Amino acid sequence: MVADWTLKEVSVVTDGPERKTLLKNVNMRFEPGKITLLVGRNGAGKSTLLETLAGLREVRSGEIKLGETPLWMKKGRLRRLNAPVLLQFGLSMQHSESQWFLSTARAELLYSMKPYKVTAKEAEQRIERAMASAGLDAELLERDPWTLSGGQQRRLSLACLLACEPEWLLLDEPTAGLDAVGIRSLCAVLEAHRAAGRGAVVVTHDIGALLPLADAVAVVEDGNVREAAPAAAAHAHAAAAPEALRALAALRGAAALPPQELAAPARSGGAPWPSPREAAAAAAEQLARRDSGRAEPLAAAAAHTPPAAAQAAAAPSGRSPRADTFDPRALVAAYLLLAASLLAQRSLAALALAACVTALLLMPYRQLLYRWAGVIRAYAYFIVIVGAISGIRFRPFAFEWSSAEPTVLRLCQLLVVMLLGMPMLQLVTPLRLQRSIQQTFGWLARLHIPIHSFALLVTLIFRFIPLLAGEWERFAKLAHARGKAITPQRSVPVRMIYAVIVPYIRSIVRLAEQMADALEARGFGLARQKPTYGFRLRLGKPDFLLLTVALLASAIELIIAASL
Ligand SMILES: Nc1ncnc2c1ncn2[C@@H]1O[C@H](COP(=O)(O)OP(=O)(O)OP(=O)(O)O)[C@@H](O)[C@H]1O
Repeated sequence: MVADWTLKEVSVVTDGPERKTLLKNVNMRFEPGKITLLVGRNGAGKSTLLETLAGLREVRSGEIKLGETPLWMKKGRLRRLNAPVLLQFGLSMQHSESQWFLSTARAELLYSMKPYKVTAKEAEQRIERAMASAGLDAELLERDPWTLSGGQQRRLSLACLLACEPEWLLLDEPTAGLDAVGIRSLCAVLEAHRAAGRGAVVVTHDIGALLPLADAVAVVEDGNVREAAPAAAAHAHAAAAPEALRALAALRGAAALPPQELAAPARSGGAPWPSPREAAAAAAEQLARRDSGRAEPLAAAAAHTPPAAAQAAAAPSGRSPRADTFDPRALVAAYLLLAASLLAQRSLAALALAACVTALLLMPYRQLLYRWAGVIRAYAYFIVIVGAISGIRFRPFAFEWSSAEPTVLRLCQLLVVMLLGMPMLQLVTPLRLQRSIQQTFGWLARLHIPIHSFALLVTLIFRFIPLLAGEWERFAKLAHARGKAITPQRSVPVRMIYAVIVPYIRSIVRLAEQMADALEARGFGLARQKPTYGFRLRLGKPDFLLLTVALLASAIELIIAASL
């Protein structure tokens, strides 16, 4: 029998120093034999809730159970996902069309079924059924999934779920990119799933297509489930309105519509939002009045920024240092000064003192170091291991600190210099870096030195670092979801690294290609074109202050080096 999902007081926060709360004390029950829609504004927390159900986000507090079985288990200090629970659901994440690990659609389907250990014969039958249900031609089985159209890839990702025949389907925006026929096939799949007594939780903005099918609707707002009701009652909730109509409802709320429109025609028991015809008429009227200076409220209301998000955007961040505080040239100069004086230290004691001086300087930016904690820890282990090996003497077998010390000193110097450089990556935007290289060394272009290309290259490398990290995180999630890994999502299990690494590299190459196309379309690389600059960097007070402090710190560190 299919069990129900329950969430009791579930809270989820982000990793890192900010500890942003994404879900707050969510209580919810999803029943089998029902299709539940999760609706709400952009950024409300719908995907987070779905990923939490699937164990892709660790809960800070509360409990998730499928029937009587908890999703998370504790073994000493370790938390692990419960494998039998993982096998009972299939998750399709947002952008499921770019999740491919293997070179043919058939291999992808087999990969998805791997954790279910089905026989080869059974697998073939399941593939046939899943392809038919997803409305895909069997001819596509031997194709590289990346060469399928966007909609076909979406269907293939659905087929991958169906082939596993899970009891629960967790779908994030499943209609995105599907044509009308595709949406009908999806609805048929969902109906058949429900008819078999199984359950589905679907995140969607496509209320028009899925509301008629749904049994229940839960409205997610600000990381909480604000309302969960049978689908019939949801018609009265604005968050269950199609996105465009919600914008119009917001226009009404912001009094951006003429008075006669504000008095909405009585919709006894119906939805409080206007019909598409009304929406079009009101929008046309607003456009016609644009010249009379009343367009601004329309734009503001149509953007329909949630009040909290709007306030957050308007308020100065206060907590995170801004990336435009310093001129990149001042930052680089300060870095070079401090790095040189750290590298001048000749003993571990002197280095420790000099590092303390540098640490004082970095105090205001310490939160920028948290995200590198993993790398720093790994490097610290590396120092210990290499130090231990370099101090070993064999005849007689012993450990000699005097042999290990120079190696440990060099490696520690590199660590401190690295620590110094890490916050810089977040205190400089790629564009400001590019501009600073162009301003400082632009004159070299007259000597036919390709300085603009060099500046662009450096900028691209800077842009690519966060992209690489983000893409790795996405593949780690995919590997967990598809491979049913029981470890917390932050780490990719060793057995999956091989499966993840090749598609990850492929994905990065594709991103690089897209970036190159975008640059070409903007005219980069055209011979003898004079670049146009949007702004000019100038050294300001914060830069002079930074340079003075760096000079002082560097002088102190050099005195330490000379005296110890
Ligand atoms: N790792 C993270 N670090 C910081 N904030 C995060 C993280 N993951 C999600 N968020 C934030 O949590 C909020 C909820 O995100 P989520 O993707 O769940 O929204 P959603 O309701 O699915 O939105 P959409 O309809 O746009 O897909 C957003 O404000 C998002 O920026």
